[in-house]
Amino acid sequence: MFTLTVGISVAAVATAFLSYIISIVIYNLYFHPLSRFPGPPLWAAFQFPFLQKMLQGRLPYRVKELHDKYGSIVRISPGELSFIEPAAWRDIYMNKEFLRPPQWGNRPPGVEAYNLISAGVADHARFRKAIGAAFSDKAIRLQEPIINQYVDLLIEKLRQTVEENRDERPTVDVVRWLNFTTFDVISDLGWGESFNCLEKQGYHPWITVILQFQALLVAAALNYYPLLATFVSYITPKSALVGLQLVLSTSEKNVKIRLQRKTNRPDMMSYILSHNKTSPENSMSEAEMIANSMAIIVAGSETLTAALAGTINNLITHPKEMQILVREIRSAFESEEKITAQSTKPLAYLTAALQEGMRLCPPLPDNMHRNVPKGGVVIAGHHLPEGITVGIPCYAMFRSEANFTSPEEFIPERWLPRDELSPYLKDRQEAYHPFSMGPHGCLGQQLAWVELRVILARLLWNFDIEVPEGTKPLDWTSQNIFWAWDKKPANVALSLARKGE
Ligand code: HEM
Repeated sequence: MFTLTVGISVAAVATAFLSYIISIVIYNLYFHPLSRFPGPPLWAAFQFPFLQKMLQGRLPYRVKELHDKYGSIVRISPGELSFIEPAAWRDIYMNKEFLRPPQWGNRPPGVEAYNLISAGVADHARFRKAIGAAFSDKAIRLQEPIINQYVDLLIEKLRQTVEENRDERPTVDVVRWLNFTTFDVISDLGWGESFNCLEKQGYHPWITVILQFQALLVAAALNYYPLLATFVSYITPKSALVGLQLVLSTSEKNVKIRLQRKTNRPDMMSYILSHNKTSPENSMSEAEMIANSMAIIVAGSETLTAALAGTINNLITHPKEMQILVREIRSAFESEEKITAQSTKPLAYLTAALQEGMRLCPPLPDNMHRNVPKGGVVIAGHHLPEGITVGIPCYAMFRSEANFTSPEEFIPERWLPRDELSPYLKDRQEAYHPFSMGPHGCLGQQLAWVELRVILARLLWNFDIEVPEGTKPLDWTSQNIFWAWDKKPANVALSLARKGE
């Protein structure tokens, strides 16, 4: 009798659960406000196919395939649309009311203060005001000697490596060397305290932890199931958070040391402190400085490494384009000292090669998720209700045949001035915003361009860079994407630049 009652109860619970799932599926497929948009039915019915691809590091690739199949607007989960229609850039990212969905704007455990990424509208505007001056043209001019100090060191160390191995052309992993450089620059500009990776030729533990973007995605995936997220946070042992603790304590220590130091160095802290003095009503607290400096150091390092490594990886497999670029750089200057932020700006092919590198290897390739604000909006001509998630995936947007001619090929020429005979006249350049735009657009864009141009120009001034003999270059798209590229080593053969080229 008892067994029968238990059996009936289990069957009743199972039936209720099944009916609940079926009703959700029917709602999502036929009655949801997004049901009129195309996309794979399984993705429209459930969240898990999206999360599964995301956790496998293959989401941006799959989203591109879905755009190829379904068109410029695709429903990639029950509540989310992905756009590769250029008009969507302005409609989504120029509106300050569009915030990141809560799943993506979370603060790590133990962090109370918000940063630029997680803040609401008012705090975000306050942070941009407090930090903005540190990224102005004037500030960047003052910061150039600090940047140069690390580019000098990069070149010196690479020269040493080449000279010590004169007989066999040494192979170096450019990802590693570029990471050393970009992290050294931004830690010095951010905290006044460099990680000294170039000097030590190794990563600081802070970097090793922070580059584990896969963990960030696991946290975001859990956030789609709040009950599960609470359960996991409850059972997570303290030992699993040791790395995070190290990151937080190092960041706190560095900010505190910098705050005690009396200096006029044009680093970011100087600008924030001067803002705090002149606008005490909008000032930034110490906890906010720590949270924001961490965000800036991550945002301003591995993005640059991706852009530079992606461009170099394409150049070594395109000897003609490499030769044009090398000629442009080596004929433009009398000496290496003349290679500066200002003097590299007019080098059209240098800028074009970097743009094309970032088109094929956008440093942030994934969907940049935003929630539609109160009252709903029109995006690319479609009226959408509040609360749904929308976003543009740079990887799919920049490699779409609808937006670019021969989208899978590396063609810097498409970014040079075009006449009416240009085969790239039909490129929709308005589709291309690797730094995004609007209130949450990249704060470090000017600084990024200085580092991109100066580092690439000085590398090619000093070295011939080629595919190592008997090896295949890195297949860039074999890499997983966990929000950013999960970069594999990108090995190149280095030799001192041959004169006359
Ligand atoms: C090639 C290099 C870079 C690329 C392609 C890039 C791209 C981007 C993109 C696409 C966003 C918007 C992300 C989103 O909305 O989810 C962003 C935001 C941001 N970037 Fe960059 N970035 C680069 C370098 C830098 C550098 C050098 C810095 C600073 C030193 C920096 C600081 C930031 C910050 C602070 C944000 C957040 C802005 C906000 O939410 O208000 N980035 N970047």
